[in-house]
Amino acid sequence: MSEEVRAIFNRIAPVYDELNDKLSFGQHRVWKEMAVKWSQAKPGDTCVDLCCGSGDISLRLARRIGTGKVYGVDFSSELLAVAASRTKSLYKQPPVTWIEADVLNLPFEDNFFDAATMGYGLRNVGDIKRCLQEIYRVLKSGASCAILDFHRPSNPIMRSFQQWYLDNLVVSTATQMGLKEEYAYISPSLDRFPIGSEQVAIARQVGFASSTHYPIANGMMGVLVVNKY
Ligand SMILES: C/C(=C\Cc1cc(O)c2ccccc2c1O)CCC[C@H](C)CCC[C@H](C)CCCC(C)C
Ligand SMILES: C[S@@+](CC[C@H](N)C(=O)[O-])C[C@H]1O[C@@H](n2cnc3c(N)ncnc32)[C@H](O)[C@@H]1O
Repeated sequence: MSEEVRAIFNRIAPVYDELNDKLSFGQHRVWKEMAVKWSQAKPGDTCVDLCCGSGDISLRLARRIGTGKVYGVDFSSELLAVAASRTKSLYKQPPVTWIEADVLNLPFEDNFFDAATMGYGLRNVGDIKRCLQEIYRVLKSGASCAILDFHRPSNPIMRSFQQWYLDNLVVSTATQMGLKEEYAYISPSLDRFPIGSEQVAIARQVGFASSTHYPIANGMMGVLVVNKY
């Protein structure tokens, strides 16, 4: 499964940012900024953006922590290449260190990060509990991680709208770019993904004493905020 996911994101890398902007009318930037704020990252911190993709959230973290340190981790070499090329053209000194790795086996010591973020990654990693265990391991005591992702809304009208939107806007637009299969993956990934309360329960099992899920976008997505006491 994870190799299929890696291949999907390697294939969509050239148009990933463009399609996110087009398919969310630019709203994905707002949702990502919310995750950065809820991570409680502050100036001087050492942070990690997990499943960083093209680096949107990583760069937002870097702006927030100033002289601190940000690592962007992803296993898609193609999306990491997009992230690196963006920063090369914008900054003299790269504000983020890009690392190609599996978030289920992070190349960091225990208790290493002051804050962490994860945007639209948890649903794709293949082993949610293992991923949350790794996040718990690498966070310092008192640190938080904000995990932004879609899920199926509990409201039946919103759920129908979400499916209509995916079928008639997202997949149809992607089809015109030869990426029907890649974007058709989103719907079944939502069906498999736990809703907010279930995400909170898994986080508690892993050991996060504090775990809260904040629904956003009319319940079509949310931010799970976990804190390691
Ligand atoms: C940044 C966004 C999505 C990231 C994303 C996540 C995935 O799991 C993918 C899997 C396969 C291919 C692509 C992705 C992917 O891009 C959010 C914006 C883009 C979304 C595809 C748009 C979907 C929006 C909601 C279903 C409905 C929001 C409606 C609102 C009125 C904008
Ligand atoms: C939808 S993209 C999100 C990218 C970015 N966070 C954003 O908000 O735009 C999901 C990312 O998760 C990465 N990913 C999925 N499973 C992974 C894993 N096990 N280890 C590392 N990266 C993974 C994919 O390669 C992809 O870049």
